[in-house]
Amino acid sequence: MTNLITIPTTGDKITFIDGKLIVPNNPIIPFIEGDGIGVDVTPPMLKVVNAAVAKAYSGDRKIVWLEVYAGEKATKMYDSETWLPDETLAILQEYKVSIKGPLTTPVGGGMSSLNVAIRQMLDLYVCQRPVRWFTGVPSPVKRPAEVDMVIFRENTEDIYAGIEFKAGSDKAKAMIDFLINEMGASNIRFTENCGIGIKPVSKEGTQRLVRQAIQYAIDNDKDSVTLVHKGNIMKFTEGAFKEWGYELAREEFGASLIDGGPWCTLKNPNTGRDIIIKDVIADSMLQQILLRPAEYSVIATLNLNGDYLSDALAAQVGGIGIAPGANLGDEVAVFEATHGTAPKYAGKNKVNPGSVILSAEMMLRHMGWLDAADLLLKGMSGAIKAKTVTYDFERLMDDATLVSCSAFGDCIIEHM
Ligand SMILES: NC(=O)C1=CN([C@@H]2O[C@H](COP(=O)(O)OP(=O)(O)OC[C@H]3O[C@@H](n4cnc5c(N)ncnc54)[C@H](OP(=O)(O)O)[C@@H]3O)[C@@H](O)[C@H]2O)C=CC1
Ligand SMILES: O=C(O)CCC(=O)C(=O)O
Ligand SMILES: [Mg+2]
Repeated sequence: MTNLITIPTTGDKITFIDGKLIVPNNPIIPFIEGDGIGVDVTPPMLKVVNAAVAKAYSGDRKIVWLEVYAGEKATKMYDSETWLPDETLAILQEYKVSIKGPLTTPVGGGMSSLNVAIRQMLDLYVCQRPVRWFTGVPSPVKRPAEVDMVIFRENTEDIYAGIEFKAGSDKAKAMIDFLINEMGASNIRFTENCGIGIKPVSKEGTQRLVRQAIQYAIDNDKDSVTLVHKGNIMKFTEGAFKEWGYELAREEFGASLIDGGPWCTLKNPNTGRDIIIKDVIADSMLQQILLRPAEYSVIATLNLNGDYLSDALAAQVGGIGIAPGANLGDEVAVFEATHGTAPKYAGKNKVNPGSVILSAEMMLRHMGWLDAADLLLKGMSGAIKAKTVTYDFERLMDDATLVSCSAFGDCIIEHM
């Protein structure tokens, strides 16, 4: 395949040595602009991050950005079939920390989603999505400040893995024959025109995710980790997720049962405070987050539940226009907005760039550049308090000033 990516002649690689991320003062950080509103939100993100870094470190530190291609832009640059070039994946792997805009999934292509493909190919098994309220953000609920949760969504398995067979295809027919004749399945309601989806959920995949969630609760002094699942119906996938999660809490973190279990508790080794490990069934969780959000802190869940929960929770604190996220593996991290490509707004300089900007804030924190991350947050809070906001907030706020996507980025910089 053609190589179209130009590696900068300045800057140094971020490396991972002896379990630690080593970040030079001039790190090369790859970014994918993204499809749809990617052209709108990514340039302000780069500008805001550069401004925060310049202000925090007075020129001693500077990011050297490296554009890499995926999605529609890749099909224009390489060829119409190339949505995810090999060199893009290789660079995301090699440079350790990167950030991306939203990507469209090719219709009828060989993969269920480019985003899912990136997560699977780089084994970014944690999708971490913090949800908190910024003072002044319009919300549909009465007490948005009570929402302060961090979702740990398993990012490589579940029905999201993309193992599906189209109704009527030879493969679907073969699967149905196999299920009926070899596996004794008697509950496929209509066998003729029936699509099949497979939901892999493993002990290893579950426990590495739950391990990160509990470790996060320890490191950040959180008081609970909630396993969210639909184990009453899907016993050997979602139910097993719950069991394996509890087992890990007991066996690796020394949690002890509360009143005979299955809830259990462990002492935070850093603070001595209790961390409760509990579980909630997924449908019930969707009402709990609305009615009793203060009772939840860290959430560990499967891929599809996490997808639903993260958009629902984002809505409670102002919408997916400001909901950030990170895809994390053991060495590699790719930060990305929670929202998609919002095609109807593409190129209109209208949408909220807050989601990818707050994803960049997570990235700066991941790199240990805390002063720059704090400045970025200060700028975001300041712009919102001043009521200079994009259409999504302006339509719900009294006396707000409507600004464009790029102008909101500039407002953040003014308030740093
Ligand atoms: N990680 C990724 O790259 C993701 C990619 N996708 C892909 O994106 C495409 C479109 O998906 P769709 O379901 O429409 O979801 P989107 O998230 O793209 O958009 C849904 C709605 O959310 C609101 N919204 C989204 N982004 C913003 C923003 N930055 N600022 C303000 N409001 C925003 C808009 O609401 P309103 O109309 O009320 O203004 C928009 O119409 C699909 O191909 C999907 O697969 C989806 C999710 C994640
Ligand atoms: O990859 C996609 O198209 C959708 C992914 C998604 O909705 C998410 O990760 O939240
Ligand atoms: Mg989603």
